[in-house]
Amino acid sequence: MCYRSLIDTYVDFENELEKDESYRFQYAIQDFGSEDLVDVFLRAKEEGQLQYPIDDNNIKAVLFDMFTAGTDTSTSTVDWTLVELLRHPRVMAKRLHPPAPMLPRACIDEHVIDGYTIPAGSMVMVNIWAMQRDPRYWKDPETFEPERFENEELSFLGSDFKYMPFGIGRRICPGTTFGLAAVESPLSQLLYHFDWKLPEGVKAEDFDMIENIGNTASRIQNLHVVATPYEKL
Ligand code: HEM
Repeated sequence: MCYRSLIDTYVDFENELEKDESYRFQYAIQDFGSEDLVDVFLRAKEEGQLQYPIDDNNIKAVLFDMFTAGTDTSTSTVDWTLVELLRHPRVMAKRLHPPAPMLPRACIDEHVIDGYTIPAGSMVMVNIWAMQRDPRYWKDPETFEPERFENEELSFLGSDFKYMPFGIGRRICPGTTFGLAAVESPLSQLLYHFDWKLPEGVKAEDFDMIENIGNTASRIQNLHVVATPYEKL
């Protein structure tokens, strides 16, 4: 999602939230099944039962988080996987490109690591991009080779430090299940129904594999490929 449309969406949402709040309370059916996420937040705010009460700004911040963390992560994973598949037709899927390459953390107490003092209160960036390509823990780390996961018991849910595509600990991605579905479902549909070819004159080795610098490490170049439905082959 481009930044401009994200901001527009956010402003629209902010207007809606202010306009809609009383309406939502008056008319929302109170059983869980009919509530959406905003209803749940508004109810929690109204009931005031949370250990740390929330206000409209908290709600807006979390929803903004959901948009930013929940869109580019999935789309860029689908994009990276398609590109790797085009470069390596033999293989099917692997996360060589974590879409969220850095985990931000605040250091609560002072620590000394490898002779470096990390003062309490410092912001620390955990570079999972580098950890997931570290040759001390991965054989041929730069190679797109999904089979490596077949022979190793490896959790992607934050218990193996060398592989944390969804983060770790209490700030682990709350959208993991949704994110997996949002990647696996479109990817499998795209691969099942279409044969993917490069446009005339383009070679797989010419793909620009440079990543964006930002919260989400998407590919800088847009992907241009020719999709042919299998039933037409
Ligand atoms: C392939 C898909 C996705 C990947 C790889 C991914 C990865 C991540 C990572 C690495 C973090 C940081 C975790 C940490 O600091 O330990 C994160 C945080 C977060 N993700 Fe995801 N994510 C994905 C999809 C989603 C989706 C679909 C949503 C929501 C619908 C979502 C919502 C969030 C939120 C709200 C946070 C912040 C959590 C916090 O700070 O407490 N993510 N995600």
